[in-house]
Amino acid sequence: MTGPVIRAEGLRKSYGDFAAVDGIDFEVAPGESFGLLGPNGAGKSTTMRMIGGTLDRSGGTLEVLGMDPAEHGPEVRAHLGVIPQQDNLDEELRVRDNLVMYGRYFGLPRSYLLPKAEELLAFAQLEAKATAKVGDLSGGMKRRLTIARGLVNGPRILLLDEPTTGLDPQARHVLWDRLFRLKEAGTTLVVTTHFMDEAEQLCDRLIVVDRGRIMAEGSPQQLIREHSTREVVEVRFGSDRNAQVVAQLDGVGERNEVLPDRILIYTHDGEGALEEISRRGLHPVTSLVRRSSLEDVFLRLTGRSLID
Ligand SMILES: Nc1ncnc2c1ncn2[C@@H]1O[C@H](COP(=O)(O)OP(=O)(O)OP(=O)(O)O)[C@@H](O)[C@H]1O
Repeated sequence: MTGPVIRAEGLRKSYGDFAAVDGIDFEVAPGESFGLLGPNGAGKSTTMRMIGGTLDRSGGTLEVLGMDPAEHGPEVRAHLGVIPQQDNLDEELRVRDNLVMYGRYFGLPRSYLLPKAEELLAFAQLEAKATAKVGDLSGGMKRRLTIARGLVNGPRILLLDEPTTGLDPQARHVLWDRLFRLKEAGTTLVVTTHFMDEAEQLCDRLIVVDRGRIMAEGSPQQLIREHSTREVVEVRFGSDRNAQVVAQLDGVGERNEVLPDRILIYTHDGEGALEEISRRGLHPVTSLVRRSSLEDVFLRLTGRSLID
């Protein structure tokens, strides 16, 4: 297949008068790692469920591998791996049996499933836990098992809804590494996330969504280049002083944003901006220079932060 594996045009989902997904257009190419980045309630899970054929759309067109998931749910799902936001592993079963039993739901034969389960245990780095109870696994291990289970049917597209929410930093890195390997092996990944670092790590291209609409589209680097400066200086003057001091920072960078706890100064030269602040006789309690991120892009586009 050379065309897109997913194509949405004017895709919409309404609940009464409320549009959870409000007419969005996007395409996902084969082998691409595509992201939907947006805050809670942006409409990401709703979009994923329409792709997976478990939620009917209210309008627009949607094609997954050339088929309409609303009409060809089982055929579409045979080629998808779906990783929901919450792990829904079978706690009664051991680790390996979770893989084998899930494969049975797809009608896959034991002769395929037994070696496949071993391959997936190795992929998920869970060989040593093959006979452990699911309840005895750490959060990161459960998440890796859920992903391994979603791969049991050898899907062409893996849908991952908030894959690392609730995991500690080390467990997130292990998981990103596993997903990177899948991508290298040619699996198309569609990832929803409200973590800008996850979007930057995993996605070749992404749409920034807010309130059911697409605010911007591009690679993480393109989006940062188009909507932010190279560096950001974060200064704190104490929460009650930030709003007063900001007027004195006019012209230090290209623009400033005042957040409840700090001021962000957007500039191409962070160290130079810090020197200018000091020349103006201002002494922040803390200051740091960092590079711009997708969080800055989101703030620029919506005036709000990705994390509530
Ligand atoms: N069955 C429903 N009835 C009414 N409103 C709904 C329903 N399901 C979702 N919504 C609303 O649709 C909006 C989008 O929800 P969705 O779960 O897609 O957001 P999200 O971007 O995935 O965020 P999260 O990460 O919190 O799930 C939210 O405002 C949500 O409250």
